[in-house]
Amino acid sequence: MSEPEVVRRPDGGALADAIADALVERTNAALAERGVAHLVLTGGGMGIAALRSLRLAAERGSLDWSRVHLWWGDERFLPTKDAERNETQACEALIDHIGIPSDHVHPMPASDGMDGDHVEHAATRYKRELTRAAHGEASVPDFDVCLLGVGPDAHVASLFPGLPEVREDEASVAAVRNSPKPPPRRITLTMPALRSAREVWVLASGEGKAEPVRLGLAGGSTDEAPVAGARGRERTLFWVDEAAAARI
Ligand SMILES: O=C(O)[C@H](O)[C@@H](O)[C@H](O)[C@H](O)COP(=O)(O)O
Repeated sequence: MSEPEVVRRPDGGALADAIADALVERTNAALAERGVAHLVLTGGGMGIAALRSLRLAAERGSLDWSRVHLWWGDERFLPTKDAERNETQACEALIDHIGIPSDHVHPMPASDGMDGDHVEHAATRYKRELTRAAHGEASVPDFDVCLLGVGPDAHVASLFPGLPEVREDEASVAAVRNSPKPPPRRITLTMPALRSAREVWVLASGEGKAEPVRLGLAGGSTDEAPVAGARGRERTLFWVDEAAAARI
C-alpha cells in the first residue's frame, strides 16, 4: 500500500477545482493505458463540490466519458431521486450534464428498488454488479481512483468508527443499519474494496476535518479512525484546504 501524500490548496473552492483537474488528468491517463476508466464517487460537501468542478474540467480536458464507469463508495439507503441520496446529488452536479452511457453509471440500489426496503438484499445486489464488471477472480472492477470524503469522526464512505462493517475483510459491500450520520441505513464498499483501488484520494475541507486528516496521515487503528485505512495500491492523496491542514 502507498504512503499518503498531501496536496494543499487555500480554500474549498480552489481545492474542488484542483481535484477536478487532477481527476481529468488521471482518467485520461487510464483511458490511454487501458482504454477504460473506473471511478468511485463519494458524497458529502467536498465530494459533490469536486463533481461540480469536474463538469467544466472535463470539457477543458476533452475527457471522453463514453469509456468511463462511475461507481459509488457509499449510498444513503433512501428512495430513488431522494435529494439526500449521493446519486441524486452527483447527477445534479455532474452526471445529468455529461454524455456518459447510462449503463456506465452504477448507482447503489434505492430503498424503493428491486429489493424493496431490504438493505442487506440491496447490498448483495451491488456486490453482484461489482463482480460482473470485475476481471478474473477479482470481486470488484479495477478502480482507477476512489474518492473519499472524511467525516469529523474520521469515517470514510459509510465505514464508521467502532461499527462492525469497518472490520469486514472479505465481502466487497456491506449494509449499515445504524449510521451515526443520518440516514441510519446505508450501503458501503468495505475497506478491502476501497483499498483495491489504484489510487485513493481523501477529500477534506474545513477546520472540522483537521483532526481526521491528522489521524488519516498517522495511519493508526482503522477501527478507531477508518480514514487511517484509506490507502491506494499505487498512490494515496490527501486533498486538503488550509483549514483542514491545520494539524499536519
Ligand atoms: O454519504 C455520505 O455522507 C458520504 O459518503 C460521507 O462519507 C461523506 O463523504 C463524509 O461524511 C464527509 O461529508 P462532508 O464533506 O459533508 O463533511
